[in-house]
Amino acid sequence: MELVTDKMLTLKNLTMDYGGKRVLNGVNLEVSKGQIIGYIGPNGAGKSTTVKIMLGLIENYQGEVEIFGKNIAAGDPSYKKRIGYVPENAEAYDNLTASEYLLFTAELYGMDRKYAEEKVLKLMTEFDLGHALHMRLSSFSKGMKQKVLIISSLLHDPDLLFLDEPLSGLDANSMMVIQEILVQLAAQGKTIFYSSHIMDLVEKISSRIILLVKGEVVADGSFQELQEMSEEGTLAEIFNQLTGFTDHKNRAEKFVSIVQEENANA
Ligand SMILES: Nc1ncnc2c1ncn2[C@@H]1O[C@H](COP(=O)(O)OP(=O)(O)OP(=O)(O)O)[C@@H](O)[C@H]1O
Repeated sequence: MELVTDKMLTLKNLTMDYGGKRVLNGVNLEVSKGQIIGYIGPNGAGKSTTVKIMLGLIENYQGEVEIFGKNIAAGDPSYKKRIGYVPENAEAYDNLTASEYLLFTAELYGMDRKYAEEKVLKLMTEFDLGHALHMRLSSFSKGMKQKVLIISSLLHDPDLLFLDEPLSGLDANSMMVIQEILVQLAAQGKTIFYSSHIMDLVEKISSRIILLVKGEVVADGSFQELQEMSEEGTLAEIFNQLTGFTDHKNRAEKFVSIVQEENANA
């Protein structure tokens, strides 16, 4: 029996160590249907690790992960059919054509082959990639590849979407289309977990922003709520402030001075 719940995602005291180093330190989180979560944090904060755990790609964590109201450690992988994922990169599939890659994904999600073929063609055409259906991904530009990854994450109309830097490499027009797609999907009750370093996009699109620093949640709220917690205006400025980063000028000066150092041994 399907559990009827508005809770799409719950993390309880999620903790993860890599070779004795703690990378997630007791993350607690509850995400409801229809939310767009902006999951942000400095490089190495643990964002991708969190997402990989939720996708079932990493198992040796501590704490609990519930997706669609069920603990994923219970061994029932059926939740994976209701989730979509745009990975940071998918170079492993470069030798496949777009069509082969997308139909392979469709098969993993248990989609009917004929229905999937038609849907792939329609979605590729909508992204102006109809002509590239049978080209190898290795010959695609970065933005073209990114569009294929976005299509692959949405082919099976998932209820929960994990996006890792989904707009990287996309031109301004394509970015607007994809942002609008995400907003429309959320309005229809889909839940989106959006991890990115592009702060103005996160600010614009997220209904809730979670800031992770050194494996711990240090801020969790709407953009307006985050603004109230800090003195600064834009999300990028709030990010700098909440991560205690105030010396970008000094760091840049030092870097430039090293670049320009004369060779004392010459
Ligand atoms: N397979 C691994 N083996 C060992 N350490 C790892 C592994 N994967 C990640 N880590 C470590 O875990 C920490 C968190 O990494 P993670 O990729 O989750 O960060 P992130 O917040 O996604 O960073 P970024 O913004 O740079 O993508 C880092 O210190 C990283 O070195």
